[in-house]
Amino acid sequence: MAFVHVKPKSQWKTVDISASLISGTNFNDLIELQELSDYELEEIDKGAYAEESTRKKKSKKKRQDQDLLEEDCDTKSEDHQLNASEDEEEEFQPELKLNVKGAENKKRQEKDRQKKKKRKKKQKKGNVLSVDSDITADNELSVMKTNHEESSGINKMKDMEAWDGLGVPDLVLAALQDQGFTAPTPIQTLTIPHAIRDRLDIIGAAETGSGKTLAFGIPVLNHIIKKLNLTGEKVTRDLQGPLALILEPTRELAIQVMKHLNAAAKHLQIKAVTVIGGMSVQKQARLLAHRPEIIIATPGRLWELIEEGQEHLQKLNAVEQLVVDEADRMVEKGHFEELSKILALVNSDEVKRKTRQTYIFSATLTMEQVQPNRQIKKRKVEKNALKHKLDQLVEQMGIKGKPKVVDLTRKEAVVHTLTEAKINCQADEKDLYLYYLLHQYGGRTLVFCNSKDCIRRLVSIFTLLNCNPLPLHADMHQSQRLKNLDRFTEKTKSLLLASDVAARGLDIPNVDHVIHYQVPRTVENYVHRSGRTARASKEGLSVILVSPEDISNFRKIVNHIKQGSDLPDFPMEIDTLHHLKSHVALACEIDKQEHRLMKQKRNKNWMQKAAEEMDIELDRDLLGDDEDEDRKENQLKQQLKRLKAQLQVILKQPVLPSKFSSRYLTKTGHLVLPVQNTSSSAVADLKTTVKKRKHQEI
Ligand SMILES: Nc1ncnc2c1ncn2[C@@H]1O[C@H](COP(=O)(O)OP(=O)(O)OP(=O)(O)O)[C@@H](O)[C@H]1O
Repeated sequence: MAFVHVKPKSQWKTVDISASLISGTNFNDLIELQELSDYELEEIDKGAYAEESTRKKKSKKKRQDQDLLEEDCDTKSEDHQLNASEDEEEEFQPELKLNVKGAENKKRQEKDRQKKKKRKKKQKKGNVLSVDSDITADNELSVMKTNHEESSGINKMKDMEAWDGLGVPDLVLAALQDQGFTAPTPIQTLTIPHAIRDRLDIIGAAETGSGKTLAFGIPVLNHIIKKLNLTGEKVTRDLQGPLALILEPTRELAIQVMKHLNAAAKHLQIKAVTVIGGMSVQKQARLLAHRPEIIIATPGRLWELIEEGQEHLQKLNAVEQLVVDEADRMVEKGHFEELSKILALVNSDEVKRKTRQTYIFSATLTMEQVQPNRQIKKRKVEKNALKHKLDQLVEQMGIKGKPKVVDLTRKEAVVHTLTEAKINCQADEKDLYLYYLLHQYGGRTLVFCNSKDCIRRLVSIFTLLNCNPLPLHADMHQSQRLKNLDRFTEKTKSLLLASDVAARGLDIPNVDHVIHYQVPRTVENYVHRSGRTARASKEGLSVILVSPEDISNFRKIVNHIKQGSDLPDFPMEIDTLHHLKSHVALACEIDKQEHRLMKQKRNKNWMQKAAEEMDIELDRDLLGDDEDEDRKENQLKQQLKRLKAQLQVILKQPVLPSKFSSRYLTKTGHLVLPVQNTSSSAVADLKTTVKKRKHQEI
């Protein structure tokens, strides 16, 4: 039999075919027809064909093996493999090539199914730590090695040398490598070996975004790994309660810490459960029934479930790893009472307490406490109450002997990649300045307010200004809080209006700007709020809006953080600011009227409801003439509609820089509008201005 090879002498060309030609046929999946009009048929000898065929089979097999090794292979590489096999088939195609989508899809689906099956099989083999595992230290090592070789390639761990000597277990190291964490952060370097090797209690303070979660997370995971392996037989943890308890001040933070730990424990079977308010108690009780090794909790809900007698939580005194994160916040009002009770329960077994390892962490742990103005007088009475509470906490946590204290906080308290600035303005100008910043600079902006009312007002105004604000405060339903956080994270240009519930610990990727719409009440809050940007060595900007009423609080912050030297003024384009004034003024007017309308409605409804409940008839004068009222309400609604339409028209008009003249027409007679410089960054603008100002001073 002769073997021929089609050697193209021209390009494959698409053939135009009428839809009617293929309608009613089985060519539903046909997407294109191509022809090759000029080609040569080359005869090839059987031996060479057989050789070629074997080579291809081998390479296909090799690729399949490769698929097996690449557990988490990404779509890109899958695409590449699919393309490769297409090329292969192309060589032996006849003159007409049909690109049949359905066949391709089927092929892809079949391949995916095979891959999934193989991956599942491999995962079963690869999970070295399971609740019922009988793995000894020796065979764990060998399984780990295989696992490592298979999943990451034998040489890949070489990039992780910076972690050498810290005692991080290999399976955790592999997970860190997957996340691209090739080197430990300073707080991790200085705490992990003392926790793992020396089994010391740790008190750690380091700037925001410096990786404190893994500084305690890795030793906690290490302890659990060792504990399970050392047992070497079916683990009887059912009777012992959780192995680790991590206490967090906010629900979001607890969820985030769980995500971080899950990512670090992705090659292990360690169960972590969050016990937090705002979520279903029943669901949490169900999860606790699975007896997780790690519990990450906010004190309120944890205490509630303890009091309800939840079985797994009755063994809290057997906890072997105890973490109080954001410790200085935990000792504040609202948490301390429940925290004290929880700690008393945890420490109720003196023998277990002695072998327990304890971690206390925060970015502002060692910061001298500065009280807000109204508390200064009180401070004389309860002198340094917070410091006292912190000492009390250290005592209550049952810290034994000498803990390892690592304090990496800078004198400035904020991270060095953070650029700070201020805007001096009147209280009623803050909306305008905030709008200016949002208008001029894209990116992800997190705005902090001191009260929920302030957030509600800003949500209304900035929705009218098409800024799509997302609120986040303690009065919101928990699921909505989490949804808004997700939405804020999903988009590259987004706006979150938050209370201090979002100030601590939240690790939202790439927040470009933090704006303090209201000056925070404490220096610590300023540090934590600002710390939501400029995380993990990235740059970030914090701008604080200061009105005359804020001056004294602002001074306190600056004196503490900048040792008296002032923050630079954020540079503004006055013409642009002037132009934006009308937008904000109109939005504020609409908001005011909407608010009035709503209040009227609420009052009326309330009076009617109260009258119904008391079974009395209300005087018409009290409710106002119904017809007259309705007419006024309709008028107001119409007016609001008009104002909103007017605002939308204004918002569509371009904001032109001062030097722009509409007299310059292009050849086509159309006015060319200058392109707004969206690429300029707020940090860059500020740095340039500061440099210029310094130059002028010289
Ligand atoms: N070794 C590392 N290499 C690279 N990135 C890391 C490393 N360790 C942690 N990170 C990342 O750095 C970011 C900040 O870490 P983390 O949230 O633990 O900071 P933090 O110090 O607890 O901050 P805060 O005081 O605000 O709570 C996270 O996105 C985390 O995944």
